[in-house]
Amino acid sequence: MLAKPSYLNELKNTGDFLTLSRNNEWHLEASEFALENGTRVTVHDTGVIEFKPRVTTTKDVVLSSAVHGNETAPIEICDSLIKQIISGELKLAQRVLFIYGNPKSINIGLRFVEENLNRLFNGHHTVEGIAMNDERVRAAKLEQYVSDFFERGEHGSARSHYDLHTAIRGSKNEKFAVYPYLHGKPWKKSQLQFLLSCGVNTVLMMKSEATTFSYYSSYVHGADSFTVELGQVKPFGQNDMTRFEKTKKTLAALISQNEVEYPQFNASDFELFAVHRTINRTEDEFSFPFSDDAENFTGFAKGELLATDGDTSYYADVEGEAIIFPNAHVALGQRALLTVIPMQIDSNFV
Ligand SMILES: O=C(O)CCC(=O)N[C@@H](CCC(=O)O)C(=O)O
Ligand SMILES: [Zn+2]
Repeated sequence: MLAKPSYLNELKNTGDFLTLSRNNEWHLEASEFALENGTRVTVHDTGVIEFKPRVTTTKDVVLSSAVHGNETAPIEICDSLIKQIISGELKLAQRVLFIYGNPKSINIGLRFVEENLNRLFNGHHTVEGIAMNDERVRAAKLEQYVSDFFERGEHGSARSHYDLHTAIRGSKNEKFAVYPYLHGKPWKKSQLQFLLSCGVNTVLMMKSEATTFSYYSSYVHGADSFTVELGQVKPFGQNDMTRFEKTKKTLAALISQNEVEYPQFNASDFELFAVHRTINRTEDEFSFPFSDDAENFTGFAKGELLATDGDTSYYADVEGEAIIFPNAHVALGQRALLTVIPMQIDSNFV
């Protein structure tokens, strides 16, 4: 029989998978054990832990955080849920895979180490002529862990993936989700109800493919996937965790109940936006005319300057075109800004 890894006893006693992951930045020996309530716990790697209750399940849920290491509130939420599960306080009814995307970037308190992990999914980690680095290797492994997790699920299980983030800037709508491009498939009201229960009433509908983790699990695995922005980036210890209570409770209910009842769907509870366009940085000289504290969802009048990329100036071409994730410091070729415009619930919702 193979020797059990030395970390197991401490993990069973403390439930502190976060510290274990942070202490093993890129790799952790796999292992397995069972909780007293019968739930199987499988450590696949650093930052990747799976829980499978003894009962027959109907949902396979992926909860990821730390795809960007400085976005600490989602990490604290997942840390607390994992500890509750390992201590037996939260008894699972569904399979769940927790992922801390980039443990090394948590340790250095930065968005990424060499390269933005959330630009490397859906195969973009491995490109001929581009050297691999730790984040590229990690993105490839994370895709594989998610694939294996969904494949091992019960036939017909509902797949979901909530990739939890916080935004660099403040936001007029504090919490919002990005619904990845569905290639014409309808958006789901039941998912909006789940998000609302998390305290997220604002959803942005993407209209093109992406390299993000949520797009990957949506496109490749047909999961109900979202990037969920829960507030503004803060260092550990500075998050007001009361602002995440609804999210924590809703996630706990999702994985510990057979079926969760959400309040009836009401379109007026939501603010929906269609992504209008993506502006990439292509030149060293890239700037915004607005200040660093301009918030996400700030609207611009038609004709106002939005960004300058070298010799190219971008002007709002719709009244009220609003800015999301402006970041002039992204690598060349990457998204520096999204703009959105309000949209209504229409026939493309089921
Ligand atoms: O606030 C910012 O500028 C970025 C916050 C963040 O990390 N957002 C995600 C969104 C991913 C998506 O478009 O689904 C990202 O930029 O990776
Ligand atoms: Zn992020």
